[in-house]
Amino acid sequence: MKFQFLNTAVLSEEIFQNAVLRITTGNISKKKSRERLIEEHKKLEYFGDKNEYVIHNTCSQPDLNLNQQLRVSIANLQIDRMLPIEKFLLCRVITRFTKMNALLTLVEDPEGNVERLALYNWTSLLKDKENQIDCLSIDKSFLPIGTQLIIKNLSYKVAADNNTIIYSNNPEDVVIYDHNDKLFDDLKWSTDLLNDKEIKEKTADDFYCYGDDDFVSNDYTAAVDEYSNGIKLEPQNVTLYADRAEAFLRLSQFRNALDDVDIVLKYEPGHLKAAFHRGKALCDLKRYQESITTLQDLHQRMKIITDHRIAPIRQSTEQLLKHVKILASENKNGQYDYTHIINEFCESAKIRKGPRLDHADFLFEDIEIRPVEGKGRGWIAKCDIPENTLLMVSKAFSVVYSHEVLGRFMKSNIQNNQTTCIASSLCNEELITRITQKLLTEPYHCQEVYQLYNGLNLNKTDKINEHLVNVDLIGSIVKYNSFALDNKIIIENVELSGLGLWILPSYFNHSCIDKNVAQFFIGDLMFIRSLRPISKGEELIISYRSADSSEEIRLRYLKSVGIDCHCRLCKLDDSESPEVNDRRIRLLNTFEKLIKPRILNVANPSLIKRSEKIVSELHNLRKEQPDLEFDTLELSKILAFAHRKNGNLAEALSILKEVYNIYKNVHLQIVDCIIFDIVLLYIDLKQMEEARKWFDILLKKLAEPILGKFKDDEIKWKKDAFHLTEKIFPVMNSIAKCL
Ligand SMILES: C[S@@+](CC[C@H](N)C(=O)[O-])C[C@H]1O[C@@H](n2cnc3c(N)ncnc32)[C@H](O)[C@@H]1O
Repeated sequence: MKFQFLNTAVLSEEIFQNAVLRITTGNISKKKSRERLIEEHKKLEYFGDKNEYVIHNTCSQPDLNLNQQLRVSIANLQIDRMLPIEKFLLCRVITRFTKMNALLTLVEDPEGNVERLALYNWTSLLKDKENQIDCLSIDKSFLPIGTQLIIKNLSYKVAADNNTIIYSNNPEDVVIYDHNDKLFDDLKWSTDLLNDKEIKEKTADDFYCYGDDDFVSNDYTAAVDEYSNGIKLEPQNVTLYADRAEAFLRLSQFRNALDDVDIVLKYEPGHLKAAFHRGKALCDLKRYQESITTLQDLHQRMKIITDHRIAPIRQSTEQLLKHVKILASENKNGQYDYTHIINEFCESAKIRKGPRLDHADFLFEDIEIRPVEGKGRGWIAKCDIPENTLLMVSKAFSVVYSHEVLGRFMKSNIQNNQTTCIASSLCNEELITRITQKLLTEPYHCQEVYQLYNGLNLNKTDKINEHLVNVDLIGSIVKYNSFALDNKIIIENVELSGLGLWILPSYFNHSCIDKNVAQFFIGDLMFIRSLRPISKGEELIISYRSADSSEEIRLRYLKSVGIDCHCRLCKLDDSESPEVNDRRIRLLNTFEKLIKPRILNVANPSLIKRSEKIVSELHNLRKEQPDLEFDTLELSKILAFAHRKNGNLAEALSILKEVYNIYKNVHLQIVDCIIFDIVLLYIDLKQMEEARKWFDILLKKLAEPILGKFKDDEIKWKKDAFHLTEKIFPVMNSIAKCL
């Protein structure tokens, strides 16, 4: 199911801005060094709002009558306290202003403390240039670096990104200090006094040690900074490159790591660790054959070395080589060991961070992306494709699990729509953040991401700069292409839901009812298989929204992503009169509000009768196309439940089997639940032969989308299928014991 944006402009703007703040400042609340703050602020310039704004000129500055005794420094500011009215902060601008929802910059005080400053209510959108002669535009000349400011009535807060920030809401509280005033002439700014010599006295070795300290304390970003400082001083220091490569690997910056190890190997071809890291970087860049060659070569070289100290690297090389060979085979032949992957998933799901599985992508060679009339691009079959063929396995470009943003405890308690909305908007914000972060550190991914549909209707002349990270664009791409991650495998009673971006699966178009391929998730891996035989030239289509979700929700969603769907279901919906539609809505409301809450508790015969009448009338409203009538699916299931509760097992069975026969080819999740109920009913009726038959149907329904059809070894297939399904439906195990 594709993700649905919550669809309010304000919310999406907030999501966007929060995402940006978090990208630029990291998520950790700790006092940062001056250098780190400056570096983070520089990144903000990527994201600044590009509209033209004007600043209302604050010419009418009050007379300065400031007593030096009333000056406070940044270190004296107290969180969540307004500055007392008579006090003021003297500071100077040290970075360029960026326009977000406020004007943002960094300031320092004379003592050398640095903090972020947000100025609110300074701007308005530039609509009429000619009538705005009194105003300044925000550009490089706006309050340039070095401008001294006196700020009164400020407040000091912890912002959405968990880091501190100085806020000023009223432009009149900010005075641009004129140097001619001579008021603070005696004041010495500590950064002016900072002795450049002191910095220059540091050696590459010093930076190497600082880098190692950071590395050991798992602060790989800081380690990269320190090694880079060392490299500036000694551009041929192989050790610094080798260690920086390792830090890059830990940060998943594989291209940077590869660049560094290549430099090391150029100067020192026998550097074993660098060769090992080269194999690792190539593997992570999905260049499996090159990785295998590098590691095999390293392995050969190590055979003739007798020094026992290389034992750990020899062992790691052997392990990595074995792993890369598995990935290469997955990638080439689409051969995945599902049992192993599911076990890996279950293991990694236990750690706090959601599972990210280390497996290769696969693409069936006889499908391709081509233009599709009225839909942009889509996947097309280049040859006839049999049912249940594995077409694609795709690892998420980026994924966010709900519990990573909500906390596992809250996640397992999500029950109502409101908390689900909070989860989805937080996941959305976090996904934009993570993708942006990834593109900032690995800009070579921009091209594949920016080629995805963005809904922005850009002119040909508005060419997207593929070298610039554009968070607006990323937000739109996430809106149209992200998939809700519904891992059907349940671990410790927690369903792992979330949101992610998968590159190649993003080219599948949608149909509400006639999908011919379906996706299945294990962790962040998406598996896609054909649901039926597909002919050469046919488009491969998934369903962004399940056909049995309410018509209103389905249509609202399709509209939000600009899809004018012409599937059989949408055509039928369109052709029905408003009266028929109203009648259906009324019947469903009656059931939902008046019958369902009661019948689930007490299956009284009059409620059963009323439900039967509603089901029958709903059937009638679509009697010409019974296979497109989805409204009674849940109702029938509840009705069968009520009959079963009353001991009328035969009636319950008859209702469920009728539903199954109508919908068995439609691929809806609720159909699996119906089969499950049928198995239970046969067990209740002690008809074990039938129960086993239906259990096998369920096993196939659940396992085939991922394992494919069994080919030759039915016993092995069934064993794997059972292993898989007992993870999806833990109760399968206890049922199997009854059979
Ligand atoms: C995830 S993208 C699918 C790939 C897209 N067609 C492309 O060219 O990249 C989703 C967008 O494709 C288009 N699309 C998907 N299914 C469609 C359909 N059934 N009818 C019309 N447009 C569709 C819509 O513009 C939708 O927002």
